[in-house]
Amino acid sequence: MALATPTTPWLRNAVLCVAIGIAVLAAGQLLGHLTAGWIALIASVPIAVLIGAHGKRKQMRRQLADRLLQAVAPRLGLRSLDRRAVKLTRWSRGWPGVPTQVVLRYAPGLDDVDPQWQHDILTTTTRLLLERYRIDLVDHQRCWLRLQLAGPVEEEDSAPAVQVRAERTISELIGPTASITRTEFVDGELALIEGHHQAGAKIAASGYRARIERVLSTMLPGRWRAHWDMENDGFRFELRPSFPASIWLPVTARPDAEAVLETYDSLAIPYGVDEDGEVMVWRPAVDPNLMLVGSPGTGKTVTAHTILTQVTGYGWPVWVVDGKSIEFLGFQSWPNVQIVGTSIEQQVAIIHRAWEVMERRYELITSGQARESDFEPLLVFLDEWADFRANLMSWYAGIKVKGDPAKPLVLVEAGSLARKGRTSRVHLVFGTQRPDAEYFGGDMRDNFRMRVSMGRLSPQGAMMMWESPTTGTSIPRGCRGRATTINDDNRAVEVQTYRTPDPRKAIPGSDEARLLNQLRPDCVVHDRLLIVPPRGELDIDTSEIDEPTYNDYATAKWVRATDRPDLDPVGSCLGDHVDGRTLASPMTVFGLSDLTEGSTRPRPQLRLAHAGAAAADSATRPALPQTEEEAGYDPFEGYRFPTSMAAHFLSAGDLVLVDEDERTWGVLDEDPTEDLEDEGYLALSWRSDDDDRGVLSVPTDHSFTVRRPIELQE
Ligand SMILES: Nc1ncnc2c1ncn2[C@@H]1O[C@H](COP(=O)(O)OP(=O)(O)OP(=O)(O)O)[C@@H](O)[C@H]1O
Repeated sequence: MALATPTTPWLRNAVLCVAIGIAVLAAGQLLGHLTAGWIALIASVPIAVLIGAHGKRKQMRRQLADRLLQAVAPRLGLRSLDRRAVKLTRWSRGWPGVPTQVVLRYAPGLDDVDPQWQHDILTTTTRLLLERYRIDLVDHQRCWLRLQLAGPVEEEDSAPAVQVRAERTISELIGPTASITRTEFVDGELALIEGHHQAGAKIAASGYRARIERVLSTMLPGRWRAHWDMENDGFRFELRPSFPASIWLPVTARPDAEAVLETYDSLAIPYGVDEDGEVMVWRPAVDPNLMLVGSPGTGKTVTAHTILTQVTGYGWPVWVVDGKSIEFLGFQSWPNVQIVGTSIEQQVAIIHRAWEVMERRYELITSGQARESDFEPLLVFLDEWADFRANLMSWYAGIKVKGDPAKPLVLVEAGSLARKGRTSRVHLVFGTQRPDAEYFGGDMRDNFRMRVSMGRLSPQGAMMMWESPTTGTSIPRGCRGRATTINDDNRAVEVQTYRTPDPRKAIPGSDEARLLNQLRPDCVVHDRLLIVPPRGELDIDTSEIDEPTYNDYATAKWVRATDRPDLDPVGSCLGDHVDGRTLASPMTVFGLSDLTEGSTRPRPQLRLAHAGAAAADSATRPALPQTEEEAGYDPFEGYRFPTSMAAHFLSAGDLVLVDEDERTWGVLDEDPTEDLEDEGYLALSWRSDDDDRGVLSVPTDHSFTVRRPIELQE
């Protein structure tokens, strides 16, 4: 639709006016009235200026009305552009002035009470006339509406760039019917966008809704989430709340440890909170096994301790296979922890005995002597499985005798526990450093439906854990205890896991020690147990000692700790007189120190001069910025060497140098998306190790320094 250009006679009229003045002057000269002629000419000039200005202003006002007509015509339902449909009246003074009243005629049949329609008309008028209007009157019968000037669009009212970007993105994604009704800023940051739409059919597809959420998160700074009001065609996008750096395990009312069978079915063990503070729980009766995956230092052991301290309070016996041998030492004397296996021999025995318990319980069911509800639950921690497995294989190679299977039986037994544990109420908490095809292949995946991946995952690991190459791949590594897990809606969510102190490390009298005292169950229902190491037997034929076999270790005898204090590791810690530092020094380890067993020789003092120099040195040395080692992790671990790469080759999970000057690296939390605001540009949403985040909009061929994640099976 186009409008015919109106004639603009103001210039012609002005020239005509001066021409008349000149003609009057000429006539006055001929007729001898020269003075009158001059007066007429002089008077004609300001009159010409007035005529010209008036005409020019009228032309400008008409052009403005035409532009408004063209902009609102589709919303007014006009088939052709008709100047009578838009009337700008009651102009304020000025050049060309402001119409204080706008009258618009619309086609009959339009839904003129639709707030969206009215909002669109107002928005378009405000955009064109650069003033704010309000609807003064809608004449439904004669199909016209009147807008009144509501005041100028003040500078602070104009939407900040991020809001404009958000509006464009939303209208691009949802369609032209999307209209924003409310925005909210927190500390200068856009935090909430609310509105409605008429694209119900499009939005009904959950995949499309997920895409909108993803693209919005890429286009706007911060991580966004969407809430859809499907009934009323409404939407709310909000910035995801941030997590606290650390949350100590809350102390709750002490459960009744004697009522272990009664509480079994409803038991829910809290282990962290999501971004809304919603508590995440593990329900062993529903999901019998829990899998904890995370590289070193991500908080896997602390989460295992969180589980342990709580289940023991409910009277569950706990057995621990501690693949690293030192992670659960502090819990050796914790009430209801029956055994902590720190050597490979003990660990093999624990898994075998747990398997025996399970098998025995199956027999009791089949013989009709017991029902599932009679079984006291048993929780077995298989921590640092990869370490355990490696130790096991090398130990087994040395101990295996003729007739033993190629692989240690304990591996099969552990798999069997994962599969069949539920019925016999033998549960597993399985901890390992990275997801592995071994635990996720076949039906194993179903045996570990309850999973927590601690810290950042590689895209390949994310695929294994969460069947999505992006879930959990941008967890900031500076945030210990941050994890991904499944919530009650079966959705993978980011959580901050609870922090539980390690009794071995808690300093007496500290807050951590006090918290442990509050968490410590006051009812010991299960005695501590010890494994009696098998002894070699004398072979009468050869007169040689036959070393114990794999089977001897797996079936070694168990006794109560009180019956064999000589074997009990609890209480047999360092003597008072020899400090740990001396015992741990390489000189002692290599047998080069004077320290003999039971010696009271103190640790040698540093020579004074040396000590003084060291003190002076540390006093004058400026504090170094925190190095990567001090930060507790290598920021590039798990990533390849840096390469240069164009933006359009990047993908989610890549570690990108997002700020060359500040040397800021950020991991892409989504694949680059076409920037809906700038054609030919890509939007890159990144998140750093300190949980800083941002969006970069760059040409598709913009080059970045990139480290790609190392694939798992290399
Ligand atoms: N939930 C948490 N909140 C805050 N800090 C935590 C949390 N969990 C762990 N940390 C911190 O991270 C450190 C390492 O945690 P943890 O020992 O559990 O890691 P890990 O994954 O088991 O590593 P490793 O395999 O090396 O033992 C802890 O000493 C603690 O300082």
